[in-house]
Amino acid sequence: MDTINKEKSVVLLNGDALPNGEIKSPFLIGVAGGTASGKSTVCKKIMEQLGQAEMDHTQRQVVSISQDSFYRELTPTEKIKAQKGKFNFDHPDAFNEELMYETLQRILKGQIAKIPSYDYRTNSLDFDNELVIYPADVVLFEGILVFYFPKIRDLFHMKLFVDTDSDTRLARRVPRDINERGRDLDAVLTQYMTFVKPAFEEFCSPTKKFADVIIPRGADNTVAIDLIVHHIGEILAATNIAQHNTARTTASSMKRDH
Ligand SMILES: Nc1ncnc2c1ncn2[C@@H]1O[C@H](COP(=O)(O)OP(=O)(O)O)[C@@H](O)[C@H]1O
Ligand SMILES: O=c1ccn([C@@H]2O[C@H](COP(=O)(O)O)[C@@H](O)[C@H]2O)c(=O)[nH]1
Repeated sequence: MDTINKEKSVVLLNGDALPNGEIKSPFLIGVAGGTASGKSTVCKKIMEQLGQAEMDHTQRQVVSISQDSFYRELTPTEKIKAQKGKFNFDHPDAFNEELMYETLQRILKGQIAKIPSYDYRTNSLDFDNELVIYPADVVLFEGILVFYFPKIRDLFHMKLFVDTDSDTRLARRVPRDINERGRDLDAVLTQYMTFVKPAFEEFCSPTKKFADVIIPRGADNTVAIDLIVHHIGEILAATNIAQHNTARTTASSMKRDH
């Protein structure tokens, strides 16, 4: 069986459990909110404040994943529509719900998960740039519709909703899509008015009621982010104590058996 030595734990690739039979199951946090509300920026700030951002990704205790990695593959006809801003990427049907669920289940079982990155310029998954998600103590899963699917929503231990005013979101989305996602102004505005805004109102905004914590103003809300970081810090401290105790018990029973 393949094993990977991490500083704090041994991860079994083909099994679910640590040598002592324990499963390393992370605390799963869902981060929803409208497009350009600041979901990724909030996750980045949380990671930075917990000293995780600069760490090698194999050693991180906290990892962040985007729902965009679970867009479904488009048919050739849908691809042509997408290039013209005429495909609805904000509808739940645009996502591969099953794969999202299976991947989160895998992560919750403490197994390594491989997920593609998403290429917004080609509107497709990029399997050449796969992200390897190593078992962690806390996993942040962010996206516009992470609370939409009941089966997925039920997996979260904590649910955050980033609530940023829609004018601010549009003002941020336009330059981002032009500069980082290779779009032109006309296509961005057409897609926004045709799909993004109506889908936000129909599918994303109603999921705010499922949130445990609503973060008004997104990443500008340093007080809310500090409180969340403090809470995650307590979870990590408790996990470290539990892992330390398990390691001591395992070591002493191995010594005794020897
Ligand atoms: N508080 C903020 N102030 C200014 N710009 C911001 C802020 N939060 C996010 N942005 C910018 O807005 C854009 C969208 O933010 P991002 O975090 O990617 O949102 P989301 O993940 O919700 O789509 C990015 O270009 C980001 O740099
Ligand atoms: O090929 C694509 C895929 C997605 N989009 C848009 O992206 C946002 C979701 O990402 P955020 O980072 O939360 O903004 C969604 O509103 C889709 O419309 C896209 O334009 N093209």
